[in-house]
Amino acid sequence: MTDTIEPAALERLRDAGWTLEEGGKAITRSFRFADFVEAFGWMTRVAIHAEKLNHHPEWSNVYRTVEVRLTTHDAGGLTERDRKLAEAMDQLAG
Ligand SMILES: C[C@H](O)[C@H](O)[C@H]1CNC2=NC(N)=NC(=O)C2=N1
Repeated sequence: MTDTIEPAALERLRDAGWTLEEGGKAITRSFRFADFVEAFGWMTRVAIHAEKLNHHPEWSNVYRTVEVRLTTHDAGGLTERDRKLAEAMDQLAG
């Protein structure tokens, strides 16, 4: 499959705080914000970007924390689409 994530890119994601899960099939990260409104505002901005990418997170929000899991369902593992969404999430979190 052509759009698997390069090892170097995966390393950059791990350096940024993402954790490789399930033998490399997914990456996860916990985002903590000042309060619920900031968390939800970030989720809204990410949702708009995810829709543009047609690539969507698996996530849950409790108060000021958002738990995120990224994987490409169509590929049964990680692809460049996960990298792009993860980088966008990090950038939007500031
Ligand atoms: C039909 C639609 O384009 C596909 O289901 C898209 C939607 N968003 C997606 N999101 C993720 N994370 N993985 C996918 O394989 C995926 N596929």
